[in-house]
Amino acid sequence: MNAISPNLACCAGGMAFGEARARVLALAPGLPMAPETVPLEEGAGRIAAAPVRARLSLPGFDQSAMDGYAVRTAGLLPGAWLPVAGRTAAGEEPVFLRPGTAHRILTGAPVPEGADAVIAQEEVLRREDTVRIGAPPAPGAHLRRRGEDIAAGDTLLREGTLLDWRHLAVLAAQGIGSVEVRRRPRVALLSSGRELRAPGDELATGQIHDSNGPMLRALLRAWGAEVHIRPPVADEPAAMREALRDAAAGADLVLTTAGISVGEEDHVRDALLSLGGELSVLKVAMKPGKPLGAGRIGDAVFLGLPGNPQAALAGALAFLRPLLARMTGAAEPAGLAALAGFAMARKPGRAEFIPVSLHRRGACLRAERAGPDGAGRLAPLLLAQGLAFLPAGRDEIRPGDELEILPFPSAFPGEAAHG
Ligand SMILES: Nc1nc2c(c(=O)[nH]1)N[C@H]1C(S)=C(S)[C@@H](COP(=O)(O)OP(=O)(O)OC[C@H]3O[C@@H](n4cnc5c(N)ncnc54)[C@H](O)[C@@H]3O)O[C@H]1N2
Ligand code: MOO
Repeated sequence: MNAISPNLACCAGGMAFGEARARVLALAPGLPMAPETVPLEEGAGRIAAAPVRARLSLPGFDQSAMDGYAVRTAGLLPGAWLPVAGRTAAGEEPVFLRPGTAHRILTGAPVPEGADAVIAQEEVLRREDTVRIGAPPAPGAHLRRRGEDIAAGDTLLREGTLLDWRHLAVLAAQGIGSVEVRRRPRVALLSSGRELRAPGDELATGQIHDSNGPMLRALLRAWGAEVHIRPPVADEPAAMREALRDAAAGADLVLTTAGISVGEEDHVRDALLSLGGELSVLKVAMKPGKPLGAGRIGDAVFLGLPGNPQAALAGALAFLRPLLARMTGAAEPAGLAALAGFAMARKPGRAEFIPVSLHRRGACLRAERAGPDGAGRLAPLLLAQGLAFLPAGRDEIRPGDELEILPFPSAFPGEAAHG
C-alpha cells in the first residue's frame, strides 16, 4: 500500500508552508485530549478542560483595608473626639459598633455592623481610650465590600485557558483545591543517526552529541507535553521500523529528528510506510526545515523533523507547537510583531525562519539578525529570542518592515511559560 497521500503536492520545492501547516493541524484528533483532575498546585502549565465559575464572593464579607478605626460617618464632625470601644482583628467574628464610638480595627477584619468607613490610624490622634479625627471620612472609605472583587457566579476561567500562577491564586482564593485539565499529550521523542552520542559520552571522529533530543525535550515540556525519550536509532531500516513501532505504542504523537530527507541513510519515511503509517506532508517549501514529514502511525500523529538543529527548531515552532495546542484545545499560539532592524534581499519561493534578537524601542520591538546563516549552527540561538517568519512571497526585507516573530518559550519577557 502506498500510504503517501496522493495529494502530497511534493514537487521539487516542497509543499507551500500554509498548506503544510493546515495539513499538520488537521492531523490532531477531532476532540482534544481527555480531561483529568489534578491538585491545584499541579495545575500551572496545564489547559483548563472546563470553565470554572466563582462559588464564593470575594471579599466574602465587608472588611477593613487599613489598620485604623471603624466609624459611622453620619453626623460626624471635624475634629471630634470619640471613645474607642471594641477591637476586631482579621479572622475574628464581626461585632456591633457602639453608637458614637470609634472601633479599633485591623486590615482584613470584618467591619462592625453599623460602621460605614474606616479612618487610617495615621490620620487620628490617639490619647488613651479616645481618638480625635480630622476631616470626617467619606462613607465607604477604606472599606473592601463583599463581592467587589469577584461575585459568586462570575466566570473565572474559560475552557482552553493555559493555567498559570494567576489562575492558581484565584482558584485557591475560591477554596478550589483541584482543577480539571486536559491530559498532557504523550510524545515519544526519537533521535536518529548513527553519528549521535549522548551528552557526556566520548566522541570518536565523525560522531556528534545529540543536541536535538535535549532541545526538543525541553521545548515539549515547556509546551505542556509528557515526554517519553526513546533510545537513539541507528540508520538502519529494521532498527528504524522497530523503533517507530515501539514509539507509537501508547503515544499521542511520535516526534523524530533526522533521517527524513533523501539520502540512502534516511529511513524514517520508509519505516513509517512499511508499518502502515501515512504521510500527508513530506517536504515543505521552507528554509530551514524543508525535509519535514507529517502523518499518522497507528493511533498516533507522526511529525518527522529534519536533523539540522535550526531546521528542527523551525519545524518545532511552526508545526509542533500549534499541533500541541490543537491537541489540548488551547488557544492558537500568537506571534509577536516586531520591526526589522536589518535589510535582507531574498529569493522568493520558500517561507523562511531566521533567528532574531529582540530589542525594545519605545513601545515597539526591533528585531536584529542573530548570527550568520546556517541551519547547522547553534550559536545564533544563544543570541536570539525567536524566529522571524518571512512569508514565501517576500523578496526583500527593509529596515522598519513589520515582521512576525515566533518567540522562544520564556526567552522573552511577556511570553507565557508555554501555550
Ligand atoms: N541532496 C540533498 N541533501 C540534503 C537535502 C536535500 O534536499 N537534498 N536537504 C538538506 C537539508 S535542508 C537538511 S535539513 C538535511 C536534513 O536531513 P535529515 O532530516 O534527513 O537529517 P540527517 O541528514 O540525518 O542530518 C542532518 C544533519 O543534522 C545532524 N543531526 C542529526 N540529528 C541530530 C541531533 N539529534 N542533534 C544534532 N544534530 C543532529 C546530522 O549529523 C547532520 O549534520 O538534509 C540536507 N541534505
Ligand atoms: O532546511 Mo535544512 O532544513 O536547511 O537545514
